[in-house]
Amino acid sequence: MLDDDRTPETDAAGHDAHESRHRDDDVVARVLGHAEGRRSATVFSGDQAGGRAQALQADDAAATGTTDDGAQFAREERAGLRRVDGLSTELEDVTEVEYRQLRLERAVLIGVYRAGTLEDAENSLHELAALAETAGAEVLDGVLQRRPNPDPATYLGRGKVAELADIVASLGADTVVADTELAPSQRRALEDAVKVKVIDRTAVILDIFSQHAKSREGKAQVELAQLEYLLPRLRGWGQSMSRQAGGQVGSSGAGMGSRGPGETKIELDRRRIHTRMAKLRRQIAGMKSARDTKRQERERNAVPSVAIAGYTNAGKSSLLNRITKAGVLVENQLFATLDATVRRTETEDGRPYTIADTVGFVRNLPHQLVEAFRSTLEEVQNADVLVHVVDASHPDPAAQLSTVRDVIADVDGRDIPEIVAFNKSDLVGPERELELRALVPDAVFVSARTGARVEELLERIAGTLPTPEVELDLVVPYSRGDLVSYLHDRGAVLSSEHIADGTRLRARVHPDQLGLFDGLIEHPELVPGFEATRPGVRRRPAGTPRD
Ligand SMILES: Nc1nc2c(ncn2[C@@H]2O[C@H](COP(=O)(O)OP(=O)(O)OP(=O)(O)O)[C@@H](O)[C@H]2O)c(=O)[nH]1
Ligand SMILES: [Mg+2]
Repeated sequence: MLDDDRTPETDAAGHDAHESRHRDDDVVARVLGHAEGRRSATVFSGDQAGGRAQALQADDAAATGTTDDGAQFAREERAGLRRVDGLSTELEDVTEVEYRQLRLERAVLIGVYRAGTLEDAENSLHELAALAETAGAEVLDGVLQRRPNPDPATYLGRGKVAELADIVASLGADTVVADTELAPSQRRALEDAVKVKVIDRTAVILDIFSQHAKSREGKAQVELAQLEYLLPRLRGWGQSMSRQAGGQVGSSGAGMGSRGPGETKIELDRRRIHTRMAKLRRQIAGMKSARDTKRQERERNAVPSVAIAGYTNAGKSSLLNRITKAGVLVENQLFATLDATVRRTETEDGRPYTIADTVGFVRNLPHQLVEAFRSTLEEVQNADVLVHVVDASHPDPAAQLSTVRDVIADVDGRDIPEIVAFNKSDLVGPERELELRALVPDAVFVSARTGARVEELLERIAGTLPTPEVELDLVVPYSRGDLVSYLHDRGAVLSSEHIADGTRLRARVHPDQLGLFDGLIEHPELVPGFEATRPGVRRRPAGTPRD
């Protein structure tokens, strides 16, 4: 197996690596701490926590020591690692410094790119920096290596790993973040070499999601994704542990007394994780049906829906706030929004519709999260119109567009009418606008911040919305035969019967026609859009039928 690449001599004491292993423990503890904080996780609570600690300690013993201490590596090829500009941060005030000292990790980012993809890799690394900062880290540096493929053992090539160890040591970093999803064995091999905690893009995104999830459903989805991520990594610990159980007594204090439970304990943990995951899946399914009911209600009321989709930080929530004054959280952070917010609003001419804010997308969104957020993305899947928000000031809007369209296609949203809105137009000049127009000719340019051209977007939405029919019951007096024939001509009569007071009809009409039937509708309060046609609120002259 992947994890058995350590040779016995590497198990000799090496306290630095041991240290890093403890910090690694912190990450796992933090991931699970969120779950524990919710008092909902049974996986590692109570004596389980002890079990996990033992597992990690046993792993410590297995992992302590490395083939080299880093300084032994040759320093050739130093120029081969490419620094990415603009990734250093300046601490601004004391509170920030204190905060960071308390909690922030000091990270160096690493990535691998093939020939010809440097720019893309740099953008991706900048994005990883934003992700790491959102997760609460300070990014000290970022380096890229050109390689046809990542090294299967250590991600970066061997020589580069040595350079990385130097960089990490000289900057005083305590974390390395790889712009990929590392195999468990790669992560460990890297840790052994650089002697600080190594995490990957997936772990960072999962960490942000777990910090930001607010609703019960969102929390459950994130926890599920985290456990899925953890499971194969747990197996890694189990393997080194059971191997460790056979010998190495006294090699390092950490391993002592913690080797007993071995594979059995891991099996137990794994079973408990599976149980917990099954429970979460059931819970999520339950919450989904509650949401389905709500949506069906909206659909039955024939209120069409708009979903705002787009890359993370594109300004989706800002736009929703601008349109509906919803007061949705807006942050210059990635994944500020994890829960779908649905608001009701209406077109200029009084047609109601719902508009939903959704979770942002990002390149290489961990597949565990795509799966977990599939139900949240149903807002997208079931929308009548998609407003696809793209940050016009982003260095690579084309990549954002295609990432988001891929996810939309993934949730079967390909056939939904899409309005592309380039947001943050206040930040870009006319040249950029021309470029973007070439990319999407019929896009709208808006600024959620200044409100510029938001009206135009609203018009586009109004024009794209399906015009819903409203179903209603009404009794038309025999003196108004004209209305009955009007209904037959312009609406749809579902049933009719003659009663003492007149003709009782169940009919379907366009909301704009409702004004004609003022006073004749049974339970008008149940008819959506009826309010808009009442005197005083009415937007069209009374009784003007639409042609
Ligand atoms: N200059 C400018 N900044 C904007 C505009 N719209 C949004 N922003 C900023 O962009 C950042 C992200 O905005 P959000 O509305 O939170 O973006 P989002 O797409 O909802 O992001 P997530 O929920 O994290 O996926 C915030 O700092 C906003 O203030 C705009 O039109 N112009
Ligand atoms: Mg948002």
